[in-house]
Formats: sequence, structure tokens, C-alpha cells
Amino acid sequence: MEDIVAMPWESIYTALNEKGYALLPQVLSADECRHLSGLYADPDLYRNTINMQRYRFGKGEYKYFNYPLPPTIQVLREMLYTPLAKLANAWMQKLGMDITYPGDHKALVAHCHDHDQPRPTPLILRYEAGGFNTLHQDLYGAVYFPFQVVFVLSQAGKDHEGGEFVLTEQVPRAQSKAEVLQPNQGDALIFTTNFRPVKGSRGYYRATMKHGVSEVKSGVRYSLGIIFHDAA
Ligand SMILES: O=C(O)CCC(=O)C(=O)O
Ligand SMILES: [Fe+2]
Repeated sequence: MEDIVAMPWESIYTALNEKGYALLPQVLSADECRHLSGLYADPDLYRNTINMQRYRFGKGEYKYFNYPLPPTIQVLREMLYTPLAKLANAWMQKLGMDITYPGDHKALVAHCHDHDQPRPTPLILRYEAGGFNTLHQDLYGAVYFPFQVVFVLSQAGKDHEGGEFVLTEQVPRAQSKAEVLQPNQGDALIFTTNFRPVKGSRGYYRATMKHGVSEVKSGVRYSLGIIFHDAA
């Protein structure tokens, strides 16, 4: 795993401010990605398995980890949180929202647990050919953190074709704009969970963002989602 603290956070903040997402190349090695996608088969690690078709979330399957999280995921969740909390607080301030996120992740988890959100949210997703993930937001209760991170654990063009990451942004009184991204294996894609602040003539307003995955055309695509708030 690359040193998260040493990442170019100022330019990451700029990307998040301007686009609502930032791509950090090569945070995990191919070996680390293979190890993590290999965890998919271990039934002891998960609290819940979701068949996406059953809920009409798309087509594919995902599993929510139980506590304790696998060490790599626990470390990534804690290390990515702290620099993002700084920007989260700046966003809440811009939007005039009375929310302050604590500087360390343990305190956010404690806050979630105090608000009846005790269940861990990191997950691994698996899509075969024909699989997809409909546009959605990962809000699991009143307490939410405005950023989340996804790692595509497979290599596009080799392990799978298609399966692009899709982000949409909807500003008030307009239709949605889409961005289509195809991260490489091991890249970290940071994006906003709910909305991002956009500067208007009378201060900042909220642009709602959703994400999903386009249809996987062949092969198998695994991804790891790191959501910082816990679930009800
Ligand atoms: O498979 C993906 O890239 C998207 C996963 C997802 O929706 C998430 O991590 O929240
Ligand atoms: Fe999601």
C-alpha cells in the first residue's frame, strides 16, 4: 500500500472541489488487489451478502464486511479519512451546514454507533458479464460522511471489459451530467457520497452526485468500496 499521508492532498482537494472526484493512481499493488478480491470467497468475513438483482440494484453480488475488518481495509479506512475530514469540514462550512467531522475515524465510528448506526459498511462487489450497478448513493442513516472511496481490484482490458465507473452530477433545475471513468487495478477513486458545493452568484449551492457501474461486457470485475460512516 502506498503511503496515504504522503499523497498530494492539495491537488486531491482541488480535484474534489472542482469535479467531486479524484483519482489516485496505484495505491494498491496488483498483489494486494488479488489478495483482497480473494477474500470474497471467505464466508467468515461478512455480515451480509446482497444479490443485487433481488433489490433491483443492478446485477451482481456484494458482501459487507464484519468487524474486525481485514487489516488492509481497516488501515485504508483510517488513513484516508483524516485528510478527507479536513475537506469535509470546509464543504460543510461553505454550504452553511452545522456539521463538524472529527479528525480521526474512530471518533466518527463512535458517533455513528451513538446514533444507531453500528454496522460496518466496507464491501466487496463482484460482477460477471452482464453485471451492472444502478445509479445510487450510499447513505445509511442520518449520519454520513461526504466522501467515499472505491478501488477496482481487477484490471480493465484484461480481467474484464466494460464495467466503467459512472458518476452523475445534478444541479438544481437541470438534467444530470455524467462522467465515465475506467480506473486501473489498484487506483483509488475518491468521490462525493451525497453532494458537492458549487459556487453560484449567491454563495454555494449543492450539486447532487450519484454513482454506478456500466454493464460488464465480459470477464469478472471485483471492487472494494470504503464508506466511512457505518449503517443503521
Ligand atoms: O463497483 C464499483 O465500482 C462501485 C461500487 C459502489 O457502488 C461503492 O463502492 O459504493
Ligand atoms: Fe456505491
